[in-house]
Amino acid sequence: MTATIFIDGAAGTTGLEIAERLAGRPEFTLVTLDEARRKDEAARAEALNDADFVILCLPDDAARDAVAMIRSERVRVIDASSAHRTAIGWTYGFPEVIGREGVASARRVSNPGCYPTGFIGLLSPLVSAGLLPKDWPYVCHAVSGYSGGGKAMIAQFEADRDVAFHAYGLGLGHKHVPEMQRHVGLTHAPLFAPAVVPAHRGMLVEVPLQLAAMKSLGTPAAAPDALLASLVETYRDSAVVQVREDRPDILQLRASMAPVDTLELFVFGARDGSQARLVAVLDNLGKGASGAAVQNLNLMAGLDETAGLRL
Ligand SMILES: NC(=O)C1=CN([C@@H]2O[C@H](COP(=O)(O)OP(=O)(O)OC[C@H]3O[C@@H](n4cnc5c(N)ncnc54)[C@H](OP(=O)(O)O)[C@@H]3O)[C@@H](O)[C@H]2O)C=CC1
Ligand SMILES: CC(=O)N[C@@H](CCC(=O)OP(=O)(O)O)C(=O)O
Repeated sequence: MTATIFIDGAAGTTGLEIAERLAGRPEFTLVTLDEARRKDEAARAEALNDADFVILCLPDDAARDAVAMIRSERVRVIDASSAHRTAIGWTYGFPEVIGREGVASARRVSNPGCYPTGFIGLLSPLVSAGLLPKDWPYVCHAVSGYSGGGKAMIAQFEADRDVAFHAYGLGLGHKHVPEMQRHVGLTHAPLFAPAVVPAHRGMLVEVPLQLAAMKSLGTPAAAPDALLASLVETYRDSAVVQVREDRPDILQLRASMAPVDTLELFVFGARDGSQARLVAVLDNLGKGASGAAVQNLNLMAGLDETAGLRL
């Protein structure tokens, strides 16, 4: 028996990439609304209530409206937007961090944001293990490809080829900060400094650590090798989250990056162990969005979590 999947927002950047990953999978039947009906409320309401699984690839307000339109108890939801990432009654769809069983049995799953996937993937296990403090004012720098901003930002970057670096979130209070704080369990909101570069996809998320300063203030601060060993152990069973034990001199984001659903984690450490740089490399449309949605769908449908993924 196949499960029916309705992608609301299927014509958008995330929706299209989910459909690509599901194409040719006999376990699922994809329900789509044609161009004329894809924003028609009655047509959407019918599709939202008839499907076994609904995947929301919509702006936040439209995602909230879509959830309110679902009357059937049977329908299970994966929301790619940031509307429900800290909402009560929603499971945070990061199976390697919250546990696969939690996602597999959930009726409402909120996909993590692309940047938080890197930040939480790096820090959550280390803070939980007591190797790094909960109450440190962490900083997160990140660069993303422009598809991270959806159709509008793709059009903007493709129209203006002269942008070399686009720093934003300068007013602080980026919408990803609450989920970054909540799902690592931090006392203080991290200071988040995102930027966009003229590459279609891909991202690099970094958490710099002043380990010697942490220690001098009496907080836990394990050595870089111990941080790496802990990440290796945490993600030992995952084909998606890959902890890299090498320390390359350079990490590049290539403008020609092919779609990929892995999350690669690195730990760089100063020779004397006084400082470290935790770095995550991922595809904002892979583990950052569409790949994560398909992984969560696989788990919720009782299938191999990696089916259809690009690993
Ligand atoms: N892009 C990324 O890397 C990531 C995106 N996300 C999140 O996923 C969601 C989708 O993002 P993304 O695909 O990038 O955005 P896009 O703008 O590329 O796509 C959104 C789609 O939703 C459609 N839409 C908007 N309002 C409605 C509505 N009321 N009813 C039906 N369809 C509607 C849009 O229609 P139209 O085509 O007419 O504009 C568009 O096709 C967002 O919440 C985003 O924040 C999450 C992680 C990463
Ligand atoms: C480059 C860019 O604009 N990125 C988006 C985040 C993309 C993402 O993770 O999506 P959500 O909006 O669903 O969290 C931003 O900073 O708002």
